[in-house]
Amino acid sequence: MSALLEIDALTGGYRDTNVLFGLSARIDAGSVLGVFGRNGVGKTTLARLVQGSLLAVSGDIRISGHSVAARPAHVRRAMGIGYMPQTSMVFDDLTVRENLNLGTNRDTPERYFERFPRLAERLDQPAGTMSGGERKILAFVRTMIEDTSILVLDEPSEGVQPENIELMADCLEERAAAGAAVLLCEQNLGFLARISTGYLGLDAGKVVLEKPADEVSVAQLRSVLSL
Ligand SMILES: Nc1ncnc2c1ncn2[C@@H]1O[C@H](COP(=O)(O)OP(=O)(O)OP(=O)(O)O)[C@@H](O)[C@H]1O
Repeated sequence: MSALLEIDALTGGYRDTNVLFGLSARIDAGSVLGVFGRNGVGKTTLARLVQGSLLAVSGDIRISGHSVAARPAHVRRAMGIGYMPQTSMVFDDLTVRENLNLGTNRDTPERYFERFPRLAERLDQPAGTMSGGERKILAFVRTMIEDTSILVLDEPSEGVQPENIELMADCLEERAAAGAAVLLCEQNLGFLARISTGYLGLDAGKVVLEKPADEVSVAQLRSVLSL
């Protein structure tokens, strides 16, 4: 059976500089693939190639068996790919409420206000006036509520305080349990270890570790970060 998201021998990067070389992975519905590695190994590039803001040089990306490697980002979005970028993840001039109501949502934001009450307090405030961590939470909740089945998140925990990272993990677990496939690019091993069902460790644009979560020790994860 085809996975919800399949990445097949993917090579790509920026103009004439390739960053990823022949990377393959699959994520089934209900699974969280934790992608990790040192700064500059290609995590963001992978997220952008899957989301469609970068186009692959070769290889394929399939959603439920349908190739999307040549398709633009808006088509991939319509086919179910949600994306939380590492930076520029909210519209600073729009209010929190306007940011949350963009696009097509599967869920109402109110469901998340108990966990993240700061959003409810700031609904009418421009997103650009919030702190970096608060904007991350806003972008995260927006990604959670969108009508998507594949979630691509690029360092969602960066700059977020530990108790809110725990709450993010709860939200992602719920979305996965409801059938989403999650591609989670992260440096925070504690966060990754909490929710990943499998790992993809990268170094210099290539896969150096690929294992189900129950077959990997923390020491093995750390060793990838010290390559
Ligand atoms: N716009 C760009 N143009 C050219 N090269 C880029 C561009 N963005 C990133 N790169 C290069 O691509 C490589 C991989 O970068 P990428 O951002 O994918 O790494 P990363 O694993 O996400 O790093 P980090 O953990 O620091 O976010 C780096 O060598 C980087 O310099």
